[in-house]
Amino acid sequence: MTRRAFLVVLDSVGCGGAPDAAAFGDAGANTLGHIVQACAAGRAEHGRSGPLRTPVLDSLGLRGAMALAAEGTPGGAVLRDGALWGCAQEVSRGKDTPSGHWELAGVPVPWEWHYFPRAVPAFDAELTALTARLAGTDGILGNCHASGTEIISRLGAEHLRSGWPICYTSSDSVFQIAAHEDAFGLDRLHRLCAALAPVLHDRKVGRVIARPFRGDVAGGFTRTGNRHDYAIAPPAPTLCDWVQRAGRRVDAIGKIGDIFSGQGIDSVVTGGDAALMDALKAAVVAAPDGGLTFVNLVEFDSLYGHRRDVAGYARALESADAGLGRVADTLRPGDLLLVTADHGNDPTWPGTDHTRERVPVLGLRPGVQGGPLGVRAFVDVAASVAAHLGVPAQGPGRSFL
Ligand SMILES: O=P(O)(O)O[C@H]1O[C@H](CO)[C@@H](O)[C@H]1O
Ligand SMILES: [Mn+2]
Ligand SMILES: [Mn+2]
Repeated sequence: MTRRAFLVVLDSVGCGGAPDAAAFGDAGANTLGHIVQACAAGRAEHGRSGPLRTPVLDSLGLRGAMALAAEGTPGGAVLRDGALWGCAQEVSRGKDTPSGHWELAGVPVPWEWHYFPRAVPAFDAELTALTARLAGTDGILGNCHASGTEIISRLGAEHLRSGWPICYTSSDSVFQIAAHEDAFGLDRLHRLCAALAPVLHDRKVGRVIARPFRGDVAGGFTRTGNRHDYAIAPPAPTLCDWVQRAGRRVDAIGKIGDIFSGQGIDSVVTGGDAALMDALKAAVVAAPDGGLTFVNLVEFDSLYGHRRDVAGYARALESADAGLGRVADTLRPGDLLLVTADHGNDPTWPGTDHTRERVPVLGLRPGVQGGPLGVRAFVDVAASVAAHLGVPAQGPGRSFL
């Protein structure tokens, strides 16, 4: 029998209940729980209507996972044969994408990330001067915590006038640079970020992110798809390396390549979530025996969670659910599908940042007995994928299979 694994991270689709949420100012945050409530109360009607409809995720045990994570009431969905459901909680100190993914891939983050203070200026004089020098400008704009869409509408005009890059951060360990693709130059922005990355990585800043945008004062400014993350490399070999070193293929779909700095990855497909879901459907048909397909769908987070758009988030969940239905129906005996998340981003929560939450862990193995997984560690996801594929696991995880 062939053995393949499909690991799908729904970026930011948390389910509340993290025991350490209060330490992050997130006690009570619950991305899925609050979206379900808002839909049921008719508060998420924009472009959709009624209760949140996720029949496929429900058939994998989503409602049970939500109840387990945040002590809610389990829904009455009929589970598919072979469904595995539970939730997981993170130990890394960051509620960011790299921390979540590395830990899901078996490697908790051993260091404290550097975060920039919620002050103006957010960046010290040395970093500010270095950025301006590398950009070839007399200064930088922003220098604060901000939401990326808000800051380009606020400072886009000044950026076009002065040519200075717009630098900002968030509650994540990130240094983000927004610049106009034509006026500043896309290549120049990417080179600037690449030059700054090693300096910031030395300071344990997780990512330098290029945030190109286009547009003008009259029509407004919009970010383009040419975002690029310059991420610090994981501190130890991850699931991707374990699988690759065992001579197997690791195919990345979405941001996975960036998140793991390309380590342990054989191929990368990027694009919007709809295209990525198509790539996943194609992978379920074509992935080789023994291989891992590792997927990140980011739009829940980037388009809806950070923008606090509840209806948009609900629509994205409903559309991913439909795609996952095709995937689940196409799986073959010997396949493992795992669907999980890297952190929360509750669209009903104050602010625009991620939220510390437990995440659902939903699995499907056609033809194999399923059941509840309980509350697991993030690292158990990696251990389980490794066990399924029959490759040696490293690190602290325990397989739940
Ligand atoms: O508001 P935007 O620019 O989307 O930034 C968000 O995206 C960053 C990286 O994914 C996060 O740290 C968050 O701040
Ligand atoms: Mn994320
Ligand atoms: Mn995010």
